[in-house]
Amino acid sequence: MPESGNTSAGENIAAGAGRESFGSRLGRAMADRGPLCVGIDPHPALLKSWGLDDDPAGLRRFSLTALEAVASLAAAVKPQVALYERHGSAGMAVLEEVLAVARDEGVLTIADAKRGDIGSTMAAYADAWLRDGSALAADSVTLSPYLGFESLRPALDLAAEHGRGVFVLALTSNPEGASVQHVGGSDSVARRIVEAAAAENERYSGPLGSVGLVVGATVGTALADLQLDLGAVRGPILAPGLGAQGATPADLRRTFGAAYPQVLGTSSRDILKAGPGVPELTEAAQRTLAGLRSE
Ligand SMILES: O=C(O)c1cc(=O)[nH]c(=O)n1[C@@H]1O[C@H](COP(=O)(O)O)[C@@H](O)[C@H]1O
Repeated sequence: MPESGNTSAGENIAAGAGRESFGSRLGRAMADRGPLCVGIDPHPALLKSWGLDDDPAGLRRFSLTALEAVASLAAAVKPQVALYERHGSAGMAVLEEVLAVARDEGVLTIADAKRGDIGSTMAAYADAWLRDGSALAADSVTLSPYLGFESLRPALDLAAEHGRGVFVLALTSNPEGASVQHVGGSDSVARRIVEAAAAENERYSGPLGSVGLVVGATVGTALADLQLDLGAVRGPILAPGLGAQGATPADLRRTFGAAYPQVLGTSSRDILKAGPGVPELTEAAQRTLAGLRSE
């Protein structure tokens, strides 16, 4: 059971809590299954192409079909929260079910919520996504650090206490991201995030800490240009941008170089467009996984 009480960076909370950390669980899943996360993004256009209505019943059928197809082969699945939120409370109930089914199926979850707020509000977001017993509890959640990395403290600490993890945006896959994240050149905004994540992972033992970063598969030479060393982070790197945003597995290897073993490639639309058939979805995910594994 998790320990309660305040925590601070530097403590080995994962070990202290007597439960396996998220970083360790994800590392094991990546070693066993390979470095693929499948995004579950029920876009209206995809629902339509699957012959489903853009309503909570369609959303549920879409999500559970995608899960059925990939739960035994992906290291993680990443439901995109916005696409559940747009259906209101019924959509969020579907998301709760998706997270519960993924847990039962034994696949790790990354709730793609991109939360970030002042600390007191952040504590409520952490409570929603990272607390044992919360209806929306996932294995990890994506966070936005643009109110300051330290504003994420409640989520960093609750994740550590409960054996869960976070992925903090560092270099996003969209072209507009550079206008904020590259500012500062060799002392860039992105560098501050990378260094803060590295410091945070010192509280974890083992090869991978539980504080991951998001770095797009599409960022090209940005890591070299900004002189960023992702190996020093000792955390998982979630890399979106494969397929629908134009990046290939070969781009991923080129972009991340020596840090590639930490990289969890994630693809949503490029796999989901193969539906609604479960075998076709499984095959599309297997194809992406094979690309990520090949030398
Ligand atoms: O945090 C994310 O997952 C994320 C960060 C980022 O920099 N870029 C990015 O595309 N994403 C998410 O990853 C998914 C990408 O979807 P596809 O482009 O369809 O593979 C979407 O749910 C995005 O919100």
